[in-house]
Order: sequence, then C-alpha cells, then structure tokens
Amino acid sequence: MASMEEDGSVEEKDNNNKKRTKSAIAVAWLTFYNIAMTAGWLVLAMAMMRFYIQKGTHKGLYKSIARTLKFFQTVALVEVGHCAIGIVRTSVIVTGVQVCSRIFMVWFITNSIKQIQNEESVILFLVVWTLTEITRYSFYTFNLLNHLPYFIKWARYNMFIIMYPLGVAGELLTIYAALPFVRKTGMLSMRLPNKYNVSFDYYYFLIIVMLSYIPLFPQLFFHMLRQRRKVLLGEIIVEKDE
Ligand SMILES: CCCCCCCCCCCCC[C@@H](O)CC(=O)SCCNC(=O)CCNC(=O)[C@H](O)C(C)(C)COP(=O)(O)OP(=O)(O)OC[C@H]1O[C@@H](n2cnc3c(N)ncnc32)[C@H](O)[C@@H]1OP(=O)(O)O
Repeated sequence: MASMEEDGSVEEKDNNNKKRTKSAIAVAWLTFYNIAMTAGWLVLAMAMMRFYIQKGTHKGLYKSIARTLKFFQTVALVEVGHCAIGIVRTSVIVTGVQVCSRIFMVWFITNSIKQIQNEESVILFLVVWTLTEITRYSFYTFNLLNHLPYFIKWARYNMFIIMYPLGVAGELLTIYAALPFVRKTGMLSMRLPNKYNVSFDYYYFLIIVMLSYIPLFPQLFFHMLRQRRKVLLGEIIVEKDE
C-alpha cells in the first residue's frame, strides 16, 4: 500500500515535472520570440527615423523598409499558433483577425500596389504599428521575466485608445487610395469567361474588406478595453467560451 502510494506520488511528481518542463520550454520560447520581435520593430523604427532625417521626406520610405516590415509582420503568424496550442491565453479568433488583417495590408495592398507606397496614410499606419509593437512585445518580454516597469504596462493598456483608431484610419485610407489602381489594372481579378468558370473582382473585394472593419474593429477595441480593466484596474472578467 505504502509502496503504491509512493508510486502514485512519484507518478504525480513526474507529471508535475513534465508540466513544469513544458511550461519552462514555452516560457523560454516566448521570451526569445518577444525579444526578437521587440528588436525587429526597434530596427524598423530606427530605419524609418534615419530615412526621414537623411532624406527629409517620406517618399521612398516604405520601399527602404519593405523587406524588414514584411519579415517581422509575417512572422507574427506564429502568434496564432501560440493561441492554438494554448501557450498564451488569448483567443485564436481575436489574434487571427489582428494578424491576418495586417498581413493582408502589407502583402496584398502596400506591397502589391507600388503607386500607393508614398501615400501619407502608409506612413501613418507604419508609425502607429511600430510604436504599438515595440510597446506590446517589450511588455510581454518584461512580464515573462517578472520585471515589468509600470510605464510599459501603462503604455500597453493606454496607447491603443489613440493608436487603434489612428492605425485603422491609416489602413482604410490606404485601401481607399488603392481602389482606382485596382479598378484600372484589374489586378488579382478573374473575369469570365475563363477555364475555371469563376469570377472574382478584387476591387469589390477591397470594398468588402473596408466594410468588414465596421463589425470587426470594435470587437478588437473592446477586447483591449476589457484587458485594460483587468490588468490596470484589477477587475475580474468572466471570459466567454470561444
Ligand atoms: C483576408 C483579409 C482580412 C481582412 C480583415 C479586415 C478586418 C480587420 C479589422 C481589424 C482592424 C485591425 C487594425 C489594426 O491592424 C490596427 C492596429 O493595430 S493599429 C495599432 C494599435 N494596435 C494595437 O494596440 C494592437 C492591440 N492588439 C493586440 O495587442 C493583440 O493583437 C490582441 C490579440 C488584439 C490582444 O492581445 P491579447 O489578448 O494577447 O491581450 P494581452 O496583451 O492583454 O495578453 C493576454 C494574455 O496573453 C499573454 N500573451 C499574449 N501574447 C503573448 C506573447 N507573445 N508572449 C507572452 N505572453 C503573451 C499575455 O501576457 C496575457 O497573459 P495573462 O492573461 O496570463 O496575463
């Protein structure tokens, strides 16, 4: 009996150790990931500042940082995986919408339509994303290391109140500026007749994307407001199942 109890406790200890090892691996990975992403967005911030100081204009800025931006924004897809495997307590849907809309902005709008790359709206969302991500990833990093300075926590849960609407404005104005070029060139569209018998009009697709901000953006914004109340004001929030 005693030996069974001992066996049981050994098994339990083993399971606990496994859990601890797994979470230690997760913490190590997340710490590495967040440090790399903070560094990436800092590099982008410095490249943008250097470009503007040297050239005195925003024209050509997007082209000069495009590769770095595409790399770090695309890598953020990993975050959907973090949620899916449960190593961070965030909804896959909320993260998916946030990350996919950014990737769409980068690859299918700004990168694909050269004529809009010098629009002021592009600079607006680039600056807003960069400030947001430096704050967000450094928040996660310091939080994981249990050394979170209050001003980073404060910035993480207050900046979005201004940054989210500004970022959305930059994104929507950029898509709007792209519409005439998309209509004129018929890019990424499929007209009938074709061998697949399928028709797709990227112009109307972009209009649908713009309209989808109306229901989706408030959900992200209110999610952040709830997080803000939870973290800064200590409110207990009962999460609904996904
Ligand atoms: C195919 C075409 C699609 C087109 C769709 C078009 C519709 C688009 C509508 C949407 C528009 C979005 C526009 C947007 O791009 C504009 C901007 O971004 S503007 C700049 C302002 N933006 C922000 O402030 C971004 C805010 N968003 C986020 O922070 C996240 O993306 C979000 C998922 C929304 C929220 O994050 P989360 O729920 O994770 O909140 P917390 O930060 O409070 O964290 C919760 C817990 O998870 C832990 N966590 C999360 N990630 C990590 C990580 N990487 N490392 C470590 N830990 C992490 C975090 O610590 C919390 O843990 P705990 O609760 O235990 O404390």
